[in-house]
Amino acid sequence: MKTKIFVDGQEGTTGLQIHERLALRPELELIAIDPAKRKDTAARAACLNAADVAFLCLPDGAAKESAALVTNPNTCIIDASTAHRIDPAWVYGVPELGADYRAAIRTSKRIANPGCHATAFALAVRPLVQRGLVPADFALSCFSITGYSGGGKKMIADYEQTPLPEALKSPRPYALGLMHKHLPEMRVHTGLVNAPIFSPVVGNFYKGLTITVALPLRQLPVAPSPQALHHALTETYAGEKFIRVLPFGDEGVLDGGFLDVQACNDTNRCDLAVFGHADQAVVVARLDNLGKGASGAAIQCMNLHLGFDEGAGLAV
Ligand SMILES: NC(=O)C1=CN([C@@H]2O[C@H](COP(=O)(O)OP(=O)(O)OC[C@H]3O[C@@H](n4cnc5c(N)ncnc54)[C@H](OP(=O)(O)O)[C@@H]3O)[C@@H](O)[C@H]2O)C=CC1
Ligand SMILES: CC(=O)N[C@@H](CCC(=O)OP(=O)(O)O)C(=O)O
Repeated sequence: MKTKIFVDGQEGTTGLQIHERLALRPELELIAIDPAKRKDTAARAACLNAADVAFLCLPDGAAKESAALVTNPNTCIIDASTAHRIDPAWVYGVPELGADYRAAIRTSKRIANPGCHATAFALAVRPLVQRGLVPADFALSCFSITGYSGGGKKMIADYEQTPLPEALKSPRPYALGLMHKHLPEMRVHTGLVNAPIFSPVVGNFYKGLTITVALPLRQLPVAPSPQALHHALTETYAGEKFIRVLPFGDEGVLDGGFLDVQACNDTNRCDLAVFGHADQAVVVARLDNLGKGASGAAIQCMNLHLGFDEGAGLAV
């Protein structure tokens, strides 16, 4: 019998991508909902409870509502929204954060898919905190550059209107109230005591994301060298198919001094890079916000949970 999958919110940006990717997998059967009933509670409940894995690709409120509709103990929910990412009853869907994360994704029926900025931040910072290179109570700051698809259907429509308003042609800093919705997960899943100061910037390109974390090395108790940070990341992620630690420094990493924000697009890969000198370093993480930052991560978790090859259907 084929494994049954339901995507709640399959007409949204993330849902559509998950649906398209899974439709190519003959071992899976996608449960279809009558398009006219896609927001009907009873119709959704029936589909959710018939599924082995149900993806929630909905706004937070609707995701909570859908999760509450699931009564079948065999249904595994993979929620792409922000609703459950620091809920201890849910597993955070980044297997590379540690053996405990990967093991829990295999067994838990409740998996919270991480945010795109938060995935990149946690992959860059957690190993440094765990190894004592960055103290857990250190005040970190970082900025992110992201494509506009991260803002879902509404932001995509804003950026794809003609004529494009002048203000949208240049990068736009946002979340300047310093209360971005990813801050709680950025704290919890790195082991930091306090969330970082986080400034995201959205640009006039569809997808791709880098987050840059500043590290004033002499202010860190062990004053690590940039090479020591690079070594820690390389050791941590050895053998991880979807994490690539780039060579130290700019050789072969930068193009004429510039870093390509879109170089992980259409993959499920996260690249990590370290730059700097004796006093200062930056750690940069790069991913496709719709790939490892959204639908790719969700499919990776589904693969793990169902016992398929973890990378099935995902580009490196
Ligand atoms: N875009 C991204 O990069 C990422 C997004 N996410 C998360 O995934 C979730 C979905 O985001 P995204 O795909 O970008 O959002 P979109 O706005 O593109 O899509 C959301 C979809 O949910 C549907 N919807 C809204 N309310 C309900 C409801 N009550 N019942 C059923 N369907 C409903 C919408 O319907 P309609 O078409 O009628 O509007 C729409 O199709 C969000 O929680 C987001 O935080 C996660 C990782 C990355
Ligand atoms: C450009 C843009 O607006 N991006 C979104 C993040 C999108 C994402 O991947 O995260 P979620 O899963 O939490 O939605 C933001 O910064 O709020």
